[in-house]
Amino acid sequence: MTLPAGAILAVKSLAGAKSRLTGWDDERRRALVTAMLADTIAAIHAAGCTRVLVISPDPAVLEEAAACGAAGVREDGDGPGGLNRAMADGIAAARRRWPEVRRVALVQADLPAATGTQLRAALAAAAPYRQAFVADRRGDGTALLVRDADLATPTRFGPDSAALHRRDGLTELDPAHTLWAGLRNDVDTADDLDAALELGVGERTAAVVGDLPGDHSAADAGQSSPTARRPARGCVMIDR
Ligand SMILES: Nc1nc2c(ncn2[C@@H]2O[C@H](COP(=O)(O)OP(=O)(O)OP(=O)(O)O)[C@@H](O)[C@H]2O)c(=O)[nH]1
Ligand SMILES: C=C(OP(=O)(O)O)C(=O)O
Repeated sequence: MTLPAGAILAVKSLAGAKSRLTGWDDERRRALVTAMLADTIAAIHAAGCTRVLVISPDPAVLEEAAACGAAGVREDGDGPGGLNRAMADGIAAARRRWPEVRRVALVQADLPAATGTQLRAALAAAAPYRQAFVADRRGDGTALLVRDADLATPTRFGPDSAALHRRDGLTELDPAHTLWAGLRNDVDTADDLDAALELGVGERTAAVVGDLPGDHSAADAGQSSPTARRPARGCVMIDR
């Protein structure tokens, strides 16, 4: 039996977000952050998880979350404790909002290539464990952490979080890293974005990257699925 789960995502102020993404002007960088959030939420929904909560100090992020059907929690600011404090506060807020929740999935908000199928499989693989995680594509970060909602121990998101989560005794899912390439592909740098585009990204991210709002090339190309559109730069939008 799958226990009722909630998904939590944390996003810092857009002004300071994705500072390693060089070569992007401020407006497009902000648009990319919210687009990746939207695509990640779409993948979570496609995995069958309907209780999704975003914690952020930024009203524009919370507006995006609401438009995607997620709950929003306003953080006071990018204060001390950063992401791990935000995740702890997000878990507490999710438990207040959805008291039936027994499991929480802490999902990075920059996974535009993740699919519902991958997330569903990872959540199922995590089910036997109190705490389990999926490392990112480089193996040093954490893309997804699943745990019992009532656990009080802090998370270790941040630099080298995968090593810290391993050291704390969390179970690493698919340690050989053969599965779930899209789920593992968090986007911090231009290289990460290129890797995600190779795999295929959600339509919001594809639109920002390709500047293709309202593109109808699928119909022109005779393709059957709107998610198979091929926008500029050759990136392929994934079929969720
Ligand atoms: N709500 C909240 N989210 C945070 C905080 N710190 C980091 N995050 C989010 O956690 C994820 C990873 O954080 P970072 O790698 O520090 O930031 P980033 O914006 O992804 O990239 P850089 O600016 O290049 O470090 C991103 O989704 C951030 O927006 C925080 O203090 N509060
Ligand atoms: C916060 C993390 O990732 P990144 O800094 O790569 O976004 C992490 O992997 O724990």
